[in-house]
Amino acid sequence: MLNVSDYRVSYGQSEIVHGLDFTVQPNEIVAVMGRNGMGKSTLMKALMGVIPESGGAATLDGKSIFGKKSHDRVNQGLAYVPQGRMIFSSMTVRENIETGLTSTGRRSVPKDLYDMFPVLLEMRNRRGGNLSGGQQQQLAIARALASNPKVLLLDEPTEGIQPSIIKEIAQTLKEIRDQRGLTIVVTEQVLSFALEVADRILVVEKGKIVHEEARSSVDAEKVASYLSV
Ligand SMILES: Nc1ncnc2c1ncn2[C@@H]1O[C@H](COP(=O)(O)OP(=O)(O)OP(=O)(O)O)[C@@H](O)[C@H]1O
Repeated sequence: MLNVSDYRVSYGQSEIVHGLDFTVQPNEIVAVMGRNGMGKSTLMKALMGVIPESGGAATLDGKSIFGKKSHDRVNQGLAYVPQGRMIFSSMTVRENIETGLTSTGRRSVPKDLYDMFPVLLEMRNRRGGNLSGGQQQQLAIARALASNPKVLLLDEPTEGIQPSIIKEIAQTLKEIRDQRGLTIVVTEQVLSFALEVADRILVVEKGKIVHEEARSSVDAEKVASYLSV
Protein backbone atom coordinates (compact mmCIF):
# COMPACT_ATOMS: atom_id res chain seq x y z
CA MET A 1 0.00 0.00 0.00
CA LEU A 2 2.57 2.53 1.21
CA ASN A 3 6.14 1.67 0.47
CA VAL A 4 9.30 3.64 1.17
CA SER A 5 12.79 2.54 0.33
CA ASP A 6 16.12 4.12 1.11
CA TYR A 7 14.02 7.14 2.06
CA ARG A 8 16.04 10.21 2.98
CA VAL A 9 15.09 13.66 4.25
CA SER A 10 17.42 16.55 5.06
CA TYR A 11 17.22 20.06 6.40
CA GLY A 12 19.91 21.82 4.39
CA GLN A 13 23.14 19.85 4.81
CA SER A 14 21.83 17.94 7.76
CA GLU A 15 20.27 14.56 6.93
CA ILE A 16 17.58 13.61 9.48
CA VAL A 17 15.98 10.52 7.90
CA HIS A 18 18.78 8.20 6.85
CA GLY A 19 17.50 5.69 4.34
CA LEU A 20 14.33 4.17 5.79
CA ASP A 21 12.77 1.04 4.31
CA PHE A 22 9.28 -0.08 5.22
CA THR A 23 6.02 -1.23 3.71
CA VAL A 24 2.58 -0.74 5.20
CA GLN A 25 -0.03 -3.29 4.10
CA PRO A 26 -3.63 -2.39 3.19
CA ASN A 27 -5.79 -2.05 6.34
CA GLU A 28 -2.75 -2.22 8.57
CA ILE A 29 -2.09 0.19 11.46
CA VAL A 30 1.61 0.81 11.95
CA ALA A 31 2.99 2.83 14.86
CA VAL A 32 6.32 4.58 14.30
CA MET A 33 7.80 5.11 17.74
CA GLY A 34 10.82 7.01 18.98
CA ARG A 35 11.95 9.63 21.45
CA ASN A 36 11.79 13.38 20.83
CA GLY A 37 13.91 14.56 17.95
CA MET A 38 14.39 11.13 16.34
CA GLY A 39 12.84 12.20 13.05
CA LYS A 40 9.24 11.03 13.30
CA SER A 41 7.66 14.36 12.37
CA THR A 42 10.23 14.89 9.66
CA LEU A 43 9.25 11.53 8.14
CA MET A 44 5.54 12.35 8.23
CA LYS A 45 5.98 15.85 6.79
CA ALA A 46 8.12 14.49 3.97
CA LEU A 47 5.63 11.72 3.17
CA MET A 48 2.92 14.37 2.96
CA GLY A 49 5.05 16.63 0.74
CA VAL A 50 5.21 19.41 3.33
CA ILE A 51 9.03 19.33 3.26
CA PRO A 52 11.16 18.01 0.39
CA GLU A 53 12.57 14.50 0.27
CA SER A 54 16.24 14.18 -0.51
CA GLY A 55 16.57 10.60 -1.71
CA GLY A 56 15.09 7.15 -2.17
CA ALA A 57 11.58 6.24 -3.26
CA ALA A 58 8.03 6.37 -1.92
CA THR A 59 4.99 4.79 -3.55
CA LEU A 60 1.31 4.63 -2.75
CA ASP A 61 -0.60 1.77 -4.36
CA GLY A 62 2.39 1.19 -6.60
CA LYS A 63 2.46 4.78 -7.90
CA SER A 64 5.28 7.11 -6.94
CA ILE A 65 4.50 10.00 -4.61
CA PHE A 66 8.15 10.98 -4.32
CA GLY A 67 8.81 14.67 -5.03
CA LYS A 68 5.14 15.45 -5.57
CA LYS A 69 3.28 18.40 -4.12
CA SER A 70 1.01 17.82 -1.13
CA HIS A 71 -2.21 18.28 -3.08
CA ASP A 72 -1.11 15.65 -5.61
CA ARG A 73 -0.43 13.25 -2.74
CA VAL A 74 -3.90 14.00 -1.37
CA ASN A 75 -5.36 13.23 -4.79
CA GLN A 76 -3.44 9.94 -4.76
CA GLY A 77 -5.02 9.02 -1.41
CA LEU A 78 -2.83 10.35 1.40
CA ALA A 79 -4.14 12.42 4.30
CA TYR A 80 -2.35 13.91 7.27
CA VAL A 81 -3.13 14.90 10.84
CA PRO A 82 -0.17 17.07 11.87
CA GLN A 83 1.44 17.21 15.28
CA GLY A 84 -0.41 19.78 17.38
CA ARG A 85 -3.50 19.20 15.18
CA MET A 86 -3.33 22.65 13.55
CA ILE A 87 -7.01 23.39 13.88
CA PHE A 88 -8.06 26.75 12.43
CA SER A 89 -9.14 28.22 15.74
CA SER A 90 -11.25 31.11 14.46
CA MET A 91 -13.10 28.94 11.94
CA THR A 92 -16.09 26.84 12.97
CA VAL A 93 -15.92 23.07 13.26
CA ARG A 94 -17.89 22.75 10.01
CA GLU A 95 -15.56 25.16 8.18
CA ASN A 96 -12.53 23.28 9.46
CA ILE A 97 -13.87 20.01 8.04
CA GLU A 98 -14.80 21.74 4.78
CA THR A 99 -11.16 22.69 4.20
CA GLY A 100 -10.52 18.96 3.82
CA LEU A 101 -13.14 18.60 1.08
CA THR A 102 -11.35 20.57 -1.65
CA SER A 103 -9.92 17.56 -3.46
CA THR A 104 -13.33 15.83 -3.60
CA GLY A 105 -15.34 18.60 -5.27
CA ARG A 106 -17.95 18.29 -2.50
CA ARG A 107 -19.00 21.41 -0.63
CA SER A 108 -20.87 20.07 2.37
CA VAL A 109 -19.64 17.75 5.09
CA PRO A 110 -20.69 14.14 4.35
CA LYS A 111 -23.12 12.73 6.91
CA ASP A 112 -20.96 9.69 7.59
CA LEU A 113 -18.25 11.93 9.04
CA TYR A 114 -20.66 13.43 11.54
CA ASP A 115 -22.00 9.91 12.23
CA MET A 116 -18.47 8.90 13.14
CA PHE A 117 -17.93 11.97 15.35
CA PRO A 118 -21.33 12.98 16.79
CA VAL A 119 -19.69 15.58 19.03
CA LEU A 120 -18.58 17.47 15.90
CA LEU A 121 -22.16 17.58 14.63
CA GLU A 122 -23.27 18.95 17.98
CA MET A 123 -20.49 21.55 17.89
CA ARG A 124 -20.47 22.27 14.16
CA ASN A 125 -21.09 26.00 14.61
CA ARG A 126 -18.57 26.49 17.43
CA ARG A 127 -15.13 27.87 16.76
CA GLY A 128 -12.39 25.24 16.53
CA GLY A 129 -10.36 27.07 19.17
CA ASN A 130 -13.09 26.52 21.75
CA LEU A 131 -12.94 22.72 21.59
CA SER A 132 -11.08 20.55 24.11
CA GLY A 133 -7.87 18.82 23.05
CA GLY A 134 -9.65 15.51 22.51
CA GLN A 135 -12.40 17.18 20.47
CA GLN A 136 -9.81 19.02 18.39
CA GLN A 137 -8.11 15.71 17.69
CA GLN A 138 -11.41 14.28 16.45
CA LEU A 139 -11.85 17.39 14.31
CA ALA A 140 -8.37 17.04 12.84
CA ILE A 141 -9.08 13.39 12.01
CA ALA A 142 -12.47 14.27 10.48
CA ARG A 143 -10.85 17.01 8.37
CA ALA A 144 -8.27 14.52 7.11
CA LEU A 145 -10.94 11.91 6.35
CA ALA A 146 -12.95 14.47 4.36
CA SER A 147 -10.67 13.85 1.37
CA ASN A 148 -11.56 10.12 1.38
CA PRO A 149 -7.98 8.94 1.83
CA LYS A 150 -6.63 5.43 1.47
CA VAL A 151 -3.77 6.08 3.88
CA LEU A 152 -3.97 8.30 6.95
CA LEU A 153 -0.78 9.70 8.51
CA LEU A 154 -1.06 10.89 12.11
CA ASP A 155 1.74 12.64 13.93
CA GLU A 156 1.66 12.10 17.72
CA PRO A 157 -2.12 12.21 18.14
CA THR A 158 -1.95 11.72 21.93
CA GLU A 159 0.24 14.77 22.53
CA GLY A 160 -1.48 17.09 24.99
CA ILE A 161 -4.46 14.75 25.37
CA GLN A 162 -5.75 13.59 28.77
CA PRO A 163 -4.91 9.94 29.53
CA SER A 164 -8.61 9.10 29.83
CA ILE A 165 -9.20 10.19 26.21
CA ILE A 166 -6.16 8.42 24.76
CA LYS A 167 -7.91 5.02 24.78
CA GLU A 168 -10.88 6.57 22.97
CA ILE A 169 -8.61 7.85 20.21
CA ALA A 170 -7.16 4.35 19.78
CA GLN A 171 -10.67 2.92 19.59
CA THR A 172 -11.75 5.56 17.05
CA LEU A 173 -8.78 4.85 14.80
CA LYS A 174 -9.48 1.11 14.82
CA GLU A 175 -13.15 1.75 13.99
CA ILE A 176 -12.17 4.05 11.13
CA ARG A 177 -9.79 1.42 9.80
CA ASP A 178 -12.48 -1.27 9.98
CA GLN A 179 -15.32 0.84 8.56
CA ARG A 180 -13.38 2.56 5.80
CA GLY A 181 -10.76 -0.02 5.00
CA LEU A 182 -8.12 2.59 5.79
CA THR A 183 -4.41 2.09 6.24
CA ILE A 184 -2.90 4.10 9.09
CA VAL A 185 0.62 5.21 9.96
CA VAL A 186 0.86 6.87 13.35
CA THR A 187 3.92 8.29 15.08
CA GLU A 188 3.84 8.02 18.83
CA GLN A 189 5.80 8.12 22.06
CA VAL A 190 3.09 6.67 24.29
CA LEU A 191 3.66 2.93 24.30
CA SER A 192 0.29 1.99 25.83
CA PHE A 193 -1.45 3.81 22.96
CA ALA A 194 0.71 2.14 20.31
CA LEU A 195 0.08 -1.30 21.86
CA GLU A 196 -3.65 -0.56 21.87
CA VAL A 197 -3.91 0.64 18.29
CA ALA A 198 -1.13 -0.81 16.15
CA ASP A 199 -0.74 -4.11 14.31
CA ARG A 200 2.97 -3.48 14.01
CA ILE A 201 5.48 -1.25 15.76
CA LEU A 202 8.55 0.31 14.20
CA VAL A 203 11.08 2.10 16.40
CA VAL A 204 13.05 4.96 14.87
CA GLU A 205 16.28 6.19 16.38
CA LYS A 206 18.30 8.98 14.81
CA GLY A 207 16.42 8.63 11.52
CA LYS A 208 16.81 4.85 11.20
CA ILE A 209 14.56 1.91 12.00
CA VAL A 210 16.24 0.06 14.85
CA HIS A 211 13.45 -2.31 15.84
CA GLU A 212 10.34 -3.78 14.23
CA GLU A 213 7.77 -6.12 15.73
CA ALA A 214 4.20 -7.32 15.21
CA ARG A 215 1.84 -6.28 18.00
CA SER A 216 0.91 -9.93 18.57
CA SER A 217 4.43 -10.85 19.61
CA VAL A 218 5.68 -7.52 20.89
CA ASP A 219 8.32 -7.35 23.61
CA ALA A 220 6.92 -4.25 25.33
CA GLU A 221 9.92 -3.91 27.63
CA LYS A 222 12.29 -3.85 24.72
CA VAL A 223 10.26 -1.18 22.91
CA ALA A 224 10.04 0.80 26.18
CA SER A 225 13.81 0.66 26.53
CA TYR A 226 14.15 2.53 23.21
CA LEU A 227 11.75 5.20 24.40
CA SER A 228 13.28 5.88 27.79
CA VAL A 229 15.64 8.82 27.92
N1 LIG B 1 12.90 22.98 10.25
C1 LIG B 1 13.99 22.34 10.73
N2 LIG B 1 15.23 22.75 10.40
C2 LIG B 1 16.32 22.10 10.86
N3 LIG B 1 16.29 21.02 11.67
C3 LIG B 1 15.07 20.57 12.05
C4 LIG B 1 13.87 21.20 11.61
N4 LIG B 1 12.82 20.52 12.13
C5 LIG B 1 13.35 19.52 12.88
N5 LIG B 1 14.70 19.56 12.82
C6 LIG B 1 15.61 18.62 13.49
O1 LIG B 1 15.36 17.33 12.97
C7 LIG B 1 15.48 16.35 14.00
C8 LIG B 1 14.24 15.49 14.02
O2 LIG B 1 13.12 16.28 14.40
P1 LIG B 1 11.63 15.74 14.35
O3 LIG B 1 10.73 16.85 14.72
O4 LIG B 1 11.39 15.03 13.08
O5 LIG B 1 11.67 14.66 15.53
P2 LIG B 1 10.49 13.89 16.21
O6 LIG B 1 10.96 12.48 16.36
O7 LIG B 1 9.22 14.10 15.48
O8 LIG B 1 10.42 14.58 17.62
P3 LIG B 1 9.16 15.18 18.39
O9 LIG B 1 8.58 14.03 19.11
O10 LIG B 1 9.79 16.17 19.30
O11 LIG B 1 8.25 15.80 17.38
C9 LIG B 1 15.76 17.10 15.29
O12 LIG B 1 17.13 17.06 15.53
C10 LIG B 1 15.33 18.51 14.98
O13 LIG B 1 16.07 19.45 15.70
